[in-house]
Amino acid sequence: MKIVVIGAGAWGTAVAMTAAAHPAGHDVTLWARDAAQASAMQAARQNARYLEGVSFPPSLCVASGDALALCQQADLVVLGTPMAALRAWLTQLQACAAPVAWLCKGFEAPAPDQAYGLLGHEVCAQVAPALRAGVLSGPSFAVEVARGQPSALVAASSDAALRQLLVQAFHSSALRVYENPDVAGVEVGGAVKNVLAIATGLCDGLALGLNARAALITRGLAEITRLGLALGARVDTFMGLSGLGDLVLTCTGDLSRNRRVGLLLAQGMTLAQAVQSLGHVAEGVYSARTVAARAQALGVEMPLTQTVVDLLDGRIQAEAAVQRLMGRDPRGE
Ligand SMILES: NC(=O)c1ccc[n+]([C@@H]2O[C@H](COP(=O)([O-])OP(=O)(O)OC[C@H]3O[C@@H](n4cnc5c(N)ncnc54)[C@H](O)[C@@H]3O)[C@@H](O)[C@H]2O)c1
Ligand SMILES: O=P(O)(O)OC[C@H](O)CO
Repeated sequence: MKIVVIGAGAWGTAVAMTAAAHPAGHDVTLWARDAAQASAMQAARQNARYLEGVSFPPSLCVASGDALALCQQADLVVLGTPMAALRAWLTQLQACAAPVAWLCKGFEAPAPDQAYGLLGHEVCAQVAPALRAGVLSGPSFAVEVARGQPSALVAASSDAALRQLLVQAFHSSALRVYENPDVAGVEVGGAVKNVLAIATGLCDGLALGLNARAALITRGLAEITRLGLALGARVDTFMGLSGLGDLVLTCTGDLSRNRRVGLLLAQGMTLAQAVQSLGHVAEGVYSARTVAARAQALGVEMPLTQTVVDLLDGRIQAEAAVQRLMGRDPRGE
């Protein structure tokens, strides 16, 4: 299979490496927008900026320049950019016949005249409705996947043939790829867990304890599920890899950039300082407000998410946030 991966950050690179190492012998090109970065990666056979010390499989090719020309020759295009770049890429890729799967997890930032932003599949329905499209999600720190450590992902699309194509592209003895037709559920899980990982980082950074962390993750899953159901998702999806699985990984794993934002805020850094010190995208920072706005528009209660938004926007301090959450009226689980 001829596979083009657009975006050479940590995750795009790890996914391209996985496809290139696949026993089926896929022909894989990793496309970077920065020509100098592409040449450096091709020469060093590693992505020193985002995945230092992990060597590329010999067959992986790194390119820059005319991405559309490459995509026009592909059997599968994978978008490894942050959420903020998804709309522009999907708009361009309408010109290609190849199906497209994106890797980003988040809600788009709202347009100036909109109250909230959209999930990837909603963006795609707006700008490229005829495109065969899907999403690859699930609990997956890039460096572990790049090293070939055992991992499992979900290929979500309403197009069964595309789900199968994603399995053929990536499923191997190191990476299990499960299919799920519930794109909304998979995308809600992937987006909202980032917001809750910021909360859990804060909780742990403030040494609130293991009980608090377990409560946060569990009540966070309830928030994810409520929002997902209001957006037409299936409840089972939230018990799966892109729901509970990714929530647990991101909230508890110190490799998470979103969790690290929370830990850094707990140390007293401002949001701007925390984001700058990461050097990677932390989608929860950009999605939190839109998740809360979307929930409000749908009449869905998301007190943890709203508290993260108030903390990020500086409307509340950590101690008051804990008091607010612990002071809520009792209710049924
Ligand atoms: N890193 C992970 O472990 C991981 C795992 C699963 C999902 N994700 C998701 O994948 C997405 C990308 O994350 P990442 O970790 O690779 O980010 P990153 O910060 O490591 O890298 C982002 C990359 O995207 C590139 N980029 C930005 N705008 C672009 C554009 N318009 N066109 C082409 N390239 C562009 C940047 O140059 C950079 O190389 C995020 O939505 C993230 O939530 C990440
Ligand atoms: O590093 P994070 O917080 O963006 O999380 C990475 C992946 O989404 C985990 O599945």
